[in-house]
Amino acid sequence: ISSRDHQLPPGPKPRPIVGNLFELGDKPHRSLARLADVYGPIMTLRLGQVDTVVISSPDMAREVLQKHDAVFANRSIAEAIRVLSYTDASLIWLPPSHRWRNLRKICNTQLFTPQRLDAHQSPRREKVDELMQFISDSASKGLPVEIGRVAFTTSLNLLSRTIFSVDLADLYEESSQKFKHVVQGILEEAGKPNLSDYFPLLPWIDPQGIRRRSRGYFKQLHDVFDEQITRRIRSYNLDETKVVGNDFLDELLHYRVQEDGSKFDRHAMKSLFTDIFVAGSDTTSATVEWAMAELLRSPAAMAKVREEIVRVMGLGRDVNEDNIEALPYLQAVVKETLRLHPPAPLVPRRTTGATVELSGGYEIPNGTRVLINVWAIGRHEGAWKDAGIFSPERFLTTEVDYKGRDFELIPFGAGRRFCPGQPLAFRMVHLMLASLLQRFEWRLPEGMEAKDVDLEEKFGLTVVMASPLRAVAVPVSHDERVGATCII
Ligand code: HEM
Repeated sequence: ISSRDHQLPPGPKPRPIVGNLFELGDKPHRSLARLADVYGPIMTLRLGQVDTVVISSPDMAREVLQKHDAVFANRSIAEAIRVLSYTDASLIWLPPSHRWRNLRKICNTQLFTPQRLDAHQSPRREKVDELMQFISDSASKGLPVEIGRVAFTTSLNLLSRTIFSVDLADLYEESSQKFKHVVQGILEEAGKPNLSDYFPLLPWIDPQGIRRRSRGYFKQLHDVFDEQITRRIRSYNLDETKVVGNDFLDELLHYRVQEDGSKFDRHAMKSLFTDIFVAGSDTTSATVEWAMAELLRSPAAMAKVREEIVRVMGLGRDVNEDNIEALPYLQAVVKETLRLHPPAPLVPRRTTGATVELSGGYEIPNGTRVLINVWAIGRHEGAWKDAGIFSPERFLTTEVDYKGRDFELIPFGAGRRFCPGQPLAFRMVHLMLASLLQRFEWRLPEGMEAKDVDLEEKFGLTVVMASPLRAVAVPVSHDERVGATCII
């Protein structure tokens, strides 16, 4: 049955051939939010040749991600990443299947448990110390810091330390860092609007060359992973029970997925590592950059969050991941940042299994592309008072959290495809942010005022700041650090 025979939700009238493609503009999450004001919280757009259902309110999100979670649990796959059989083994892109469930199980039981994450706290703290050193060096030379750039490099290293116990990026030597360039390349290609995604006959032609370039980056990324895996297996020196790094790589090499005892194969491992770096690096660093931008625009919130960190931790003792729980205002700052600036504003899904009937009598056929507009939901006027205003205080008096249960705040998604990396992201974002705020006072470059911080967005696989945030760090003096006390 064609989708035309179903009672799809309403939407703007499509034009011949292109449909509603031009209505997306260069910031589709914003354009779609405006269209939702006209057509409602569930609407249909025809993007090129493909019907796409867009969800834009907390109530509708609950209906599709909770009530009909199983039906909405597939994803539509961007053509840019259909290379080197990556999507056949990827946790992010596999349809809900035995293989996908196995991958999630591995992540939830072997990688992202509190015990496993605790085990890698100190290598992560070392990487944050390096970041602090880099910022001190910039400060002593009077240079402003590009927050997003240094947070991205640090996020890559936080991840590579957790997975391989090695550094794959360098704060000081940008140009020699192949790994960073490759991850950035993938994020960039996958973030470009791709005609192949909207005209199902075009993928073969790859009109913009996106898949060709993307394949090159994937190949280089897989080479890096191959090298890490080979080196580790060699270091076991025939003793396969040996533990070398006590890291994710050891866990995976020792993990037996199949009931027949066969191991997690190399291709699956490379796909999972790709998932982790693609989904976990830019999202994390963008959150830190947006948080710093909002704080620099809001001196009262900046003063309050620094006061909390200094009061609780003192200045002489480093913040660790264990301390985050004792910093409620910092947590509120991060929640408010993710509400206003979710790094992945449009979560891609696809229906699977059967036609589903939703309230309002709409019928969504099997295989329909779906976008959850997480950005519009975070600013929904019915759910949030003064929705456009940055006010961390709102989270001091509510239990609303981003764990996928409160549908007005779903920057990590919800339902069975909820972000499995959320516990690690929580640690990385808070650790970086708390350390930046504890060690330095932050000012805007000469001649700039709070109101000049430009919150313009650049849309891609993740939404980042269009004008990268630059800020001047003023180290907190040694005397102040020694004089301060801590309460925990
Ligand atoms: C602030 C940081 C992050 C944000 C905002 C974020 C957001 C998201 C979102 C919105 C989804 C889609 C969820 C859905 O469909 O309901 C997702 C999926 C995913 N994320 Fe994250 N993420 C972050 C960090 C991470 C990290 C650090 C990792 C890994 C180390 C990670 C790994 C994944 C994976 C593997 C998936 C796919 C899960 C699946 O499809 O079953 N993410 N994330």
